[in-house]
Amino acid sequence: MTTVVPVDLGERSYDIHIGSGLLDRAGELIQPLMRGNRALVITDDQVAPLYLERVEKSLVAAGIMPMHTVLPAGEKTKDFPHLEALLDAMLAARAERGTMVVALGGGVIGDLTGFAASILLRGVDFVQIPTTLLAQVDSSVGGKTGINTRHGKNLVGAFHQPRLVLADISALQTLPRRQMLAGYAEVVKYGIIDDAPFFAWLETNGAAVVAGDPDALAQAVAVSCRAKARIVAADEREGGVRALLNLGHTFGHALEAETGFSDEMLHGEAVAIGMVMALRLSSQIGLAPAEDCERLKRHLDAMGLSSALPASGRLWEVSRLLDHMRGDKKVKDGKVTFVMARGIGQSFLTRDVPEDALAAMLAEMAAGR
Ligand SMILES: NC(=O)c1ccc[n+]([C@@H]2O[C@H](COP(=O)([O-])OP(=O)(O)OC[C@H]3O[C@@H](n4cnc5c(N)ncnc54)[C@H](O)[C@@H]3O)[C@@H](O)[C@H]2O)c1
Ligand SMILES: O=C(O)C(=O)C[C@@H](O)[C@H](O)[C@H](O)COP(=O)(O)O
Ligand SMILES: [Zn+2]
Repeated sequence: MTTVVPVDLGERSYDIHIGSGLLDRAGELIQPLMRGNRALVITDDQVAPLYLERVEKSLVAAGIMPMHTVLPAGEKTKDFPHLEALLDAMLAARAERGTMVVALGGGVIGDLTGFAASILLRGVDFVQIPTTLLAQVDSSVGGKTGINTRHGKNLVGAFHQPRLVLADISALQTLPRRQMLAGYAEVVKYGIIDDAPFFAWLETNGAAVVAGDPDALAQAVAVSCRAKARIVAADEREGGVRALLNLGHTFGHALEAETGFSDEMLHGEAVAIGMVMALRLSSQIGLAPAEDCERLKRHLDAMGLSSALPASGRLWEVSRLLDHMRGDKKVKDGKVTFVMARGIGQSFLTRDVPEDALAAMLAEMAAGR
């Protein structure tokens, strides 16, 4: 069974299809959106051997001529040199304004490819075929595209909505458990933002989701996509409420920057710890019950996602973390906007966070307390 979740954005509206076997139906589903007869499939060197041939075969069967570019897997690919290499490959392939760009892979391929599509020939259409849990529940939806720079995470990019999202949950069968768990952090995020019953559902069903149970997975992806579609439709360019989707990210992005955007800490792993930091700080400044932070930590730990900063091999410096946070895109008039919470399912935005409480919380986490 396929679930279709609409993203309601006026003339930029599109559908998210969620189900099994969608990779083989890519051509049939993309065909009605084509402005020409060619597609450029962009993927990475771990996804290509698994799924590229199937997707290209289905495009050909629908009368679409595919070409492809394969990039190295991993967060380090989301940078200026790879953006340039990708645009160069697209131009060498004689991309036209009617060429459909197809991002086949995780959030790295989706973010980089979407950004390239937004500036290629001043903007061409693209489709997201997310193959990680993280990309299926979050990055393929909403049109945030971009790359990391030496100044920080996602600091160069564009809002460029896909024309279609195809989330084939059977593709997750080959995803390593560590990546599944990293994506699961963004699933938990939707519960903490404004859906306490979903968080409770995850406490019971999270293990089945991460184990790849098709019913649990389809349910978790659909609930997550509906939540993201609702928030994005209300505030496409993050003038307000969309910043709630950044829960845990001001902290998480600082951790990713500090670990050099490397495998040492994956995006979702950083977000998991960042969400604990947000709830811990919320509780320490008297906004939320301490029990809600403990409940989040218990769930993350039970799932096998770390809720604490890794202790071995690295000294976490509070001043450096604060410095990264000052480069966040939600800074206004020099003050960071925080996503805090009054409890699980009750997040809100504020710039009113005492600096001493923030530094104290970071110092405690850095010391492993
Ligand atoms: N645009 C947004 O709204 C948004 C939202 C959340 C995260 N992000 C970004 O997404 C990125 C993280 O994405 P990610 O977690 O998908 O990482 P990723 O793209 O690096 O993929 C993780 C790893 O899994 C491999 N892989 C992908 N699909 C596979 C499959 N089906 N089977 C086996 N291996 C597979 C990839 O090759 C890669 O090695 C970060 O850069 C983050 O900032 C963006
Ligand atoms: O879609 C959004 O909005 C999000 O914030 C989703 C996040 O999970 C994602 O990591 C996003 O890329 C972070 O956005 P940024 O603007 O802080 O770079
Ligand atoms: Zn994220």
